[in-house]
Amino acid sequence: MSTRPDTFSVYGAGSWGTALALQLARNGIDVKLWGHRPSQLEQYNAARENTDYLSGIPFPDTLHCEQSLEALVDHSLYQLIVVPSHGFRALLEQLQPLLSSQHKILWATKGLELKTGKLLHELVEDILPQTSHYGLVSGPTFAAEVASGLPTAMTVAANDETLTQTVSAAFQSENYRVYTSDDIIGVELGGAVKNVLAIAAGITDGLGFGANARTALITRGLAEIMRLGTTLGAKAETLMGLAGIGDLILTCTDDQSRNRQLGLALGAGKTLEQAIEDIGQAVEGAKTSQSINLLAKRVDVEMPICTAVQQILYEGLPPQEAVRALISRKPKPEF
Ligand SMILES: NC(=O)c1ccc[n+]([C@@H]2O[C@H](COP(=O)([O-])OP(=O)(O)OC[C@H]3O[C@@H](n4cnc5c(N)ncnc54)[C@H](O)[C@@H]3O)[C@@H](O)[C@H]2O)c1
Ligand SMILES: O=P(O)(O)OC[C@H](O)CO
Repeated sequence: MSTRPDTFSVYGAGSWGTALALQLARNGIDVKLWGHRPSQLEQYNAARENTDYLSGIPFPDTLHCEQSLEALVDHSLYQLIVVPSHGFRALLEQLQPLLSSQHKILWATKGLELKTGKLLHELVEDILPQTSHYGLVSGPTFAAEVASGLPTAMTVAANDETLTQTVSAAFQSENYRVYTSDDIIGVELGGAVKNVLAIAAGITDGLGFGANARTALITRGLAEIMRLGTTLGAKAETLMGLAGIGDLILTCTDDQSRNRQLGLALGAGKTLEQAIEDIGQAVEGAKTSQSINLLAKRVDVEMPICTAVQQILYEGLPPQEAVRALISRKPKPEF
């Protein structure tokens, strides 16, 4: 069994960055948490809790917010990025001159780069050439449940077995089980595509289409994840695991999911802008519906549900028509 690291630096003081920081700090790790709004960090340090995203859950003595990037880089060799995907590149670019070849880069962000459809490990490789050890954590993990200490399992995948084991040991606790993997692409794609499918599931439920439609959508959504994943070199078993079907079921079926909430609001007739404003938190699937279709086109993979979500969100396709169009596609073998 690997030893736990003594320190960790976490970037992104929203709900997930804070929940992961809490989990690490409860394991006795000395954690510094960075956010892009200094006034919020001061407030969280003073209140000893994240009053915006996880109010009522106290910070252990080993967790402190810190606004200097230099301080976070100096604090630990373990650098965990949990900002929304739209801020991922910019943060890496800020960190690039500060990081050494000894730092390990980890992320828990789910998504792709919007303009290019690049996977996040491709951004890490492009922007941080000095970094040779990297990986990510993902799985069916709502922040509020993790922060409350409810039983949870997730996957860590890295390009280096020692790093995978060390990160696993950092998070593992009596309530938190961590599985390891070497399939970075599979873990990344599972977490990114399920957000788009959760929007679709919310839409059909918002329209009142019932359990049959929701289940068909989850199952055919999984077929889309498998087609894209295996084309890009992911392992099928990863996509059938926690970071694939596990996270897909969680977000398509539970109303804690912000992506599902967006779909429900759209199905009930709200506009995209209205719905996103009401949710007030990261809704990654909205942008990922664009980047995933870009990527799917590039590698010639058919993803009709993800395409329909993009058309509903950005091209004015009425949700009812999208569902009708999906159902009336030419019959074909299931596999
Ligand atoms: N919340 C969850 O349960 C959960 C679980 C697993 C993965 N994730 C993933 O974690 C990532 C972060 O989501 P979250 O749930 O913490 O979102 P959130 O909305 O709770 O918080 C986002 C935080 O990022 C900050 N932010 C916004 N733009 C930024 C930028 N350009 N640079 C730096 N910071 C910025 C916001 O101020 C806020 O503090 C997403 O990719 C999400 O899919 C979330
Ligand atoms: O609230 P969502 O839809 O962003 O989902 C949160 C996590 O990704 C669930 O694993």
